[in-house]
Amino acid sequence: MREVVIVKCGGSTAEQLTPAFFESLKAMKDSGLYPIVVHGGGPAINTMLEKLDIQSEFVDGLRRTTKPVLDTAEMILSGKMNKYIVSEIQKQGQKAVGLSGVDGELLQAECINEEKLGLVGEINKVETSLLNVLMEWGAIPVIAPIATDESGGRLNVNADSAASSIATAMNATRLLFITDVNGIYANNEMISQINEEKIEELIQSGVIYGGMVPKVKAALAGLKGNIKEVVIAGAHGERTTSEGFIDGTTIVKNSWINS
Ligand SMILES: Nc1ncnc2c1ncn2[C@@H]1O[C@H](COP(=O)(O)OP(=O)(O)O)[C@@H](O)[C@H]1O
Ligand SMILES: CC(=O)N[C@@H](CCC(=O)OP(=O)(O)O)C(=O)O
Repeated sequence: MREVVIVKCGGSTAEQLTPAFFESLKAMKDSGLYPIVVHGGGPAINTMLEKLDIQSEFVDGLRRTTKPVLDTAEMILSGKMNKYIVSEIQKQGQKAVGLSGVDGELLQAECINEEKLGLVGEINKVETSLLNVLMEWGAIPVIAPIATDESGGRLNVNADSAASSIATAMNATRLLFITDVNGIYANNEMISQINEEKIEELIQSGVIYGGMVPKVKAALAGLKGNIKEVVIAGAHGERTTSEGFIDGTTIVKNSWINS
């Protein structure tokens, strides 16, 4: 059975992705796994929106997306971020193909709530055969989270939720969120393992806030699929296994631990 690993790379880490991160993708491939990279680009989108003097705001962790905001997000995600990651992987001597959810209708989505969020989508179908073709060719697919809707329009999708939808559709066994912190922290200490109940408690008490909220929600959604393990880790995690996995906070199903 082919083991697919989804590696979501946060926009917060984009400027700081080290050779170690790209080596970890190579290590995954060398050990027979099939990594797929899904990336964000939130901070770079913010910078470009400011430069262009386009207003945007976040509602429940999602960017309210008008048409000019969508055009800017697509320019940064499908252009700058996607090609940066593809070229860095290629520098490692690996094959990589970058695409957004628009290409080959890879990510199909429906608008969540146009009045509240504008052009923001939730994925309802992934064209998995396209990813299979690329992986058969030996490439690491690198995916930007812009999706297409049923009338061929484009929608902005949160990258954490895109990663989780792709993980479920591809029957992935592992989902890894690489971000700018080494894991989930509480009382200045990193939590090594956490379940849904404890996550809810930490959201309620405000210990988990901001961009970490959609991330843990996407992680929990991922656990409902075939996935054995969801990990939130830093690009500079303290320990990387021979298979290329970086240490961080492991999110487990409620029944797996007693807390
Ligand atoms: N309990 C927590 N532990 C660690 N980070 C947290 C926590 N709660 C909120 N955060 C914030 O979440 C951020 C990561 O989310 P985000 O900025 O959206 O990253 P990305 O761009 O990688 O998706 C961290 O930089 C931190 O500020
Ligand atoms: C709808 C929505 O919020 N889309 C995100 C897509 C990029 C993203 O998710 O990037 P990070 O992983 O860096 O957060 C946005 O426009 O910022």
